[in-house]
Amino acid sequence: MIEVKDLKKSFDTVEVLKGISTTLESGKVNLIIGQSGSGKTVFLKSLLNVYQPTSGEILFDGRDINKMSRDEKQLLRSEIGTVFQGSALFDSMTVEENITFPLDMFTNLTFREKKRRVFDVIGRVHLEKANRKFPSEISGGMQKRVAIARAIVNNPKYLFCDEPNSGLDPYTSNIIDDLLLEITKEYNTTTIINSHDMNSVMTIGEKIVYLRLGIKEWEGNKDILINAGNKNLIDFVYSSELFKELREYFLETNKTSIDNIITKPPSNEKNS
Ligand SMILES: Nc1ncnc2c1ncn2[C@@H]1O[C@H](COP(=O)(O)OP(=O)(O)OP(=O)(O)O)[C@@H](O)[C@H]1O
Repeated sequence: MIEVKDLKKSFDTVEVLKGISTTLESGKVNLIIGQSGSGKTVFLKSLLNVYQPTSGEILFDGRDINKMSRDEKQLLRSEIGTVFQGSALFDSMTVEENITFPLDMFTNLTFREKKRRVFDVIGRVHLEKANRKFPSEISGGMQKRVAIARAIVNNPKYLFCDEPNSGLDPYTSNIIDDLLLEITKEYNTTTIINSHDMNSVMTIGEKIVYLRLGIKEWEGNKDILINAGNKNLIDFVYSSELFKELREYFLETNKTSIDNIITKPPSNEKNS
């Protein structure tokens, strides 16, 4: 669990985050949503200590990041997995080597132990047949799964994903969403995802934090989103005609979640 208390971040005289308080829960997918420029990336980078907050507190399971010693910060870093936009894989390394990289960096595991862990997560993201390939030889969806495998290979407590679906088609995005949800449950991670993808919001948004102009305007989950009273949020989430109609359908039929009406693709279709 990550508790954020009155987090503020300014660059020079411009205040980008204007006092955000929220709790990002463990074993849940926590989505940070909001218009472009609302402060999502600055929020994520402040949690990751890439940016030093101007004020406020960030507690990782009770541990205040601003009061940590160097060693404690190093330990925290080893507990965090990240999936960045564009996957950020090493082009000259195979899938297996990419996934092994954090173990080489952060652990003293033996060769055999590393092989075992890498083998496990490769299976977990269904990439058994691609382990000797290079990133340029696999699809964007597969690259994203390599990035996820690399992020979870060190059993992180906290998993940060910045726009994990960017550049992916809707079908592959669904597979990535399902994978992130499954991993969150299996490993009980506190998963934080910056997202623009309204499909993700409605399918895996177990906790949703809506930012607007650096302020948290609303928080809740996908099931109460439909009845949210915040007009900015409703206009943002249901901005497309399709989603507007879907909302009307939800309201007319008293359904609260997309889970009730969507049939998922068979789970053996994992090759995207
Ligand atoms: N390093 C920086 N220095 C100065 N201003 C910054 C910096 N990083 C972000 N900003 C400003 O902070 C505001 C919020 O930016 P941020 O990147 O967090 O938005 P976002 O919600 O992630 O947008 P998007 O969805 O387009 O990625 C913007 O006005 C941006 O110009």
